[in-house]
Amino acid sequence: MKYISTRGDAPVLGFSDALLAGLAADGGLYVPKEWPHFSKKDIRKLRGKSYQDIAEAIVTPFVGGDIEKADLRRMIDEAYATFRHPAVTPLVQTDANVFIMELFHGPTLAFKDVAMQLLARLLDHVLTERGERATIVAATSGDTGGAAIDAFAGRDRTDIFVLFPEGKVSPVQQRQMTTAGAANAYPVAVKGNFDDCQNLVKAMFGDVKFRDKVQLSGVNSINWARIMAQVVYYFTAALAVGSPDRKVSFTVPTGNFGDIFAGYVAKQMGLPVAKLVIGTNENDILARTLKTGRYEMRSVKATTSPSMDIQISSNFERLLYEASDRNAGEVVRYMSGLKQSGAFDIEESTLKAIRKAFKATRASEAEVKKTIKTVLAETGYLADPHTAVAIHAAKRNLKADAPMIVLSTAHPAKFPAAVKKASGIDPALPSWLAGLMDREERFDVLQAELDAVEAYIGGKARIAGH
Ligand SMILES: Cc1ncc(COP(=O)(O)O)c(C=O)c1O
Ligand SMILES: N[C@@H](CCOP(=O)(O)O)C(=O)O
Repeated sequence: MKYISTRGDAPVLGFSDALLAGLAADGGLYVPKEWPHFSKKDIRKLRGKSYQDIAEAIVTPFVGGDIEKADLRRMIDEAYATFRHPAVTPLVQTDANVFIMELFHGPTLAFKDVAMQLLARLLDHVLTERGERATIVAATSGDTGGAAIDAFAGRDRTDIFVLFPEGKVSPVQQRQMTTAGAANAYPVAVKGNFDDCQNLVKAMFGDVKFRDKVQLSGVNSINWARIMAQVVYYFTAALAVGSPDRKVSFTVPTGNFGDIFAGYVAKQMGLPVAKLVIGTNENDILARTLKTGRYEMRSVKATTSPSMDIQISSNFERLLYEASDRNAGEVVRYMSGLKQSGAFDIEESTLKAIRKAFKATRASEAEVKKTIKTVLAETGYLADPHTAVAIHAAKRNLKADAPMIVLSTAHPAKFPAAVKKASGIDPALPSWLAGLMDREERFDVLQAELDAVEAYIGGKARIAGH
């Protein structure tokens, strides 16, 4: 499998090189040159198989011949052995046609673990085979950071630097990053918001001298392997409710658009998907874009679903590329509009293609709070605020002809204050995280300035070859 950039001006790479590159050299995002296709017959063959078997079947065509079959299977098995549920991403039925897919049974209680546990092993494997090292940077609004530090902690070939917005992540999220105690992990509080952190990461990739000097790699969802690993659970969930013989819809709490884009990839691969519903919090740039055709940034609001307090939704670029029939020139126009004026207007045909596959619904803070309370009262299910955004959106987009699968992206104990306020319940952390809030924190604080961040990373990264 070969990978091409959404901006059309970067080298075409194989899987391992795209994995190490993270962001493409032209600032675009890598996507596979073509989508592997699964016929209904192929999908039926996956029925009754384990999560790991399905992961192997879905991931193999994307990896191509780059990694030996036995090595890939070993890494899949090891990655999902870290999950505390035998089904890895179990479904809970809450209504006749509504299912919640719990993606939070991994080590850090968020859906990021699903991809990150595999990605860390893949990266380590490729670096070891090549005898190389990498410096990993990640921007986080709370969950990617903890998942990345857990997955890369103690790995000899990588140092990991995580930029999080100071004071804008939940206390549990912060401590998952700052108390890990791994010598190769550097959490950094940035004086700014998540978009500032993400812009810094992209700017470091754009600084060729720095990128090459530290052998930069990224593990945000700009990295194709993150999306690839997330495609798997769309297949497992759909199969569990009757796919491919009935269509299934999904509602996804959305920020950086990586998770829901993985659903779109599953559809492109042949999974019969009726609708993909984008759930947004009050940072509703995607809901406004689908309605008006204009992607327009506003200032970020702090909400009870802080991981989705995002304006620049990175993976929307991958969707624009697909929906424009892979027109890199159109994508470049959009992205320079965004850089210059914070906005762009989507071409009519591209918008039509987006609206065909997606719906979008916004949840206000009051609606999120009410959803947590009423879902608990009606079904006994305790949702975290991100999941509540999606449940609110799902309810408004239910159709009798397709079951709705709502993605639950975080455990309620990651956001205890908001959950308690809405439900009266103080959700407890699982036993393996007991004591988290009492552990000593270690992190540095930096201004949101490229020079300062590059100097910090350059001074700490172990960049000499092995
Ligand atoms: C708990 C949670 N839910 C939803 C999201 C949004 O996912 P995505 O950025 O892939 O759209 C995030 C962060 O990305 C998150 O941490
Ligand atoms: N919500 C995310 C933001 C980063 O998203 P990513 O999927 O691109 O890594 C977070 O929790 O950090």
